Amino acid sequence: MEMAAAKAASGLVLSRPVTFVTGNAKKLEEVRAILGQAVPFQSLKLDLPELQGEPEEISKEKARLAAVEVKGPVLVEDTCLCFNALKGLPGPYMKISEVYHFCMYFCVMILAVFCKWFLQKIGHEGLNNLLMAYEDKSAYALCAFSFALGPDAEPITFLGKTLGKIVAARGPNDFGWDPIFQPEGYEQTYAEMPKDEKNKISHRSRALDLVKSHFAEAGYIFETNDS
Ligand SMILES: O=P(O)(O)OP(=O)(O)OP(=O)(O)OC[C@H]1O[C@@H](n2cnc3c(O)ncnc32)[C@H](O)[C@@H]1O
Ligand SMILES: [Mg+2]
Repeated sequence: MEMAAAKAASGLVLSRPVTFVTGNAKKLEEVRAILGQAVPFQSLKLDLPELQGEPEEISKEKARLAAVEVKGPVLVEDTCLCFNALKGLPGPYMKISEVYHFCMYFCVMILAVFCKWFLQKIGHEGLNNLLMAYEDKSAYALCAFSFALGPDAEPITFLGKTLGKIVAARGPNDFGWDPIFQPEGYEQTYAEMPKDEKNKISHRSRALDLVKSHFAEAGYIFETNDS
């Protein structure tokens, strides 16, 4: 069998490396550290519009838009910080306290969708204040990676979740809400942890473990100029 045919028989041949599209340099840093050589990728700084919906849907839609821009295989990611205290929707007959609860729930749904904007506007203290009325400070970080082979392919999504709680800000303030998120079983916030420690247990690394498994199973072959 010819070399090219042999390669094609063992896995899907991609004419170029995956493009990881993000406008966030810190995210890119972590993705590089976690993926290593497991998935050959290049990065492209592009601020993609994020449509309203569940993180999985936002991420899928970002992948569709990115694949059209890049005209090739793309990987994108959407992350959100979710507060458990504000999860349950009130039933149809709301009491006064439930009206408050509903308003808070509404605020946090907006927060999840416009997290970047919200964080810029109200800061870490503001995010803490949102939970002031609740005893339950538990939260989780949810990460949704989506991979699309190209503009005509349906993206595949990989989710990663890390449980924790919201605390007063501690640690360096160089990546989003890291200073106010303390993962379960740890005394440090994400921001206080050494980077490689965060990268072992983070929402991002859990989602990327699934991405790595997918690439290992699919056996994609990346064509290079010399192949
Ligand atoms: O271009 P993209 O990849 O979308 O980059 P972004 O900065 O818009 O990222 P998201 O929409 O996924 O994230 C929304 C917010 O959450 C923040 N964020 C994402 N991952 C984080 C992490 O691991 N730790 C702390 N903050 C994070 C990020 O800085 C934004 O303020
Ligand atoms: Mg974004």
